[in-house]
Amino acid sequence: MSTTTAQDTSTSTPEKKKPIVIITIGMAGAGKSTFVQQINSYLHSQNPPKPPYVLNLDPAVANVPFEPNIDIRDTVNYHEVMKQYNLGPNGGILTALNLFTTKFDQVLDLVEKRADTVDYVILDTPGQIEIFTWSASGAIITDAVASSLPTVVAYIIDTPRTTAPATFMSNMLYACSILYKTKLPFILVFNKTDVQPHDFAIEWMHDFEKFQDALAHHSGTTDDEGEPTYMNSLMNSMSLVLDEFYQHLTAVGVSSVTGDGIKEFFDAVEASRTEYETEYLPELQQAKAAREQQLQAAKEDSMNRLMKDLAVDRARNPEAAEQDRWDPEEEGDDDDDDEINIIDRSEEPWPGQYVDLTRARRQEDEAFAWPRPV
Ligand SMILES: Nc1nc2c(ncn2[C@@H]2O[C@H](COP(=O)(O)OP(=O)(O)OP(=O)(O)O)[C@@H](O)[C@H]2O)c(=O)[nH]1
Repeated sequence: MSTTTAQDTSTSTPEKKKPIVIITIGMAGAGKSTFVQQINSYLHSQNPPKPPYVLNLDPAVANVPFEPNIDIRDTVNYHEVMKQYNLGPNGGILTALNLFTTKFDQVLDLVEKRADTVDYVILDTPGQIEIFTWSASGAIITDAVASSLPTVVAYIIDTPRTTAPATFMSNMLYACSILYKTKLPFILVFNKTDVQPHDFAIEWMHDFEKFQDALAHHSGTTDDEGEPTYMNSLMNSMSLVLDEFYQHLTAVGVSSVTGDGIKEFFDAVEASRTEYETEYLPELQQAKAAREQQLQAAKEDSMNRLMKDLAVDRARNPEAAEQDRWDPEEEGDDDDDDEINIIDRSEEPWPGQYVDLTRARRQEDEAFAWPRPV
């Protein structure tokens, strides 16, 4: 018989779960920023409110419809980067992200300090998807967060623009490549369902024949003689490959404008936590242990060779070896590790002050600091 009383359960405080990191990616214009704003406001409207910790990683965005806690634009001036390195817009964004990545350990420290008070950490990524998904910086940032906190990738899809079978297929192949690159729990977020419901996409994902049917009836899939075109045959075979891929992911439909489906999105995020813990984490730990073993072996090998060289040097020149002593007085004070230049805006004054998002970029006015919500 259980002896647990109501009082017992009320006094025992369950251990706080680690916050879950949501990395939002998507093609330009898919609605990432609007989606981040919507999930941000959904979390604020919960009872009790669950304000997330938001990071903006897009250095080129003029205005964001939410207030990030950490903003890449506070650290790197994208226009200056373009000027100084003589780069175009995409090179500028990539270089700005690379520069920011060199300070990402500080970002992680700030995020980890908040781990006890927040349930969600949200990352909004640059508009040009490949800058994040196919760059070294994107991989470093993703690996860094995923190795310290449960992480899920939310792939935002512009549903009205993906109703053609060929576009749908391309989008799914892109999602597939990101899934296999990051190996993280993955949620397909069919956005803008207020304009175009996403039922067709779910049907195509679950019923291979329905997709082939749509393919056969879509214009451009047969040639003048009514024979399937090369593209059509290719897509048919691809859809067979994708069948396996669909089983590894969750799909939800949302409208970032009306807020429809946002609750279902968070249900999917919660389910991803288990997937992260049971699938991703053990693999990560195995890879980490193997890397550490390799590193240790390499270190030992270098050390052995160094000691051998030193012994030879000392034997050849015993006088110089005698004078070769470390003098702490000579040490320069060039350690700049303490320099903190990542700004956590959560600490700022003027809580609740109205923010005019239409005003000039803050880089033009260095003294301007954004007010924070309560
Ligand atoms: N109808 C409708 N429009 C949406 C929705 N989500 C975003 N939009 C619109 O889609 C356009 C692009 O949205 P953004 O949030 O700027 O998209 P983004 O992916 O951040 O774009 P980038 O700035 O290129 O990264 C805007 O005009 C939004 O108002 C939605 O759920 N429904």
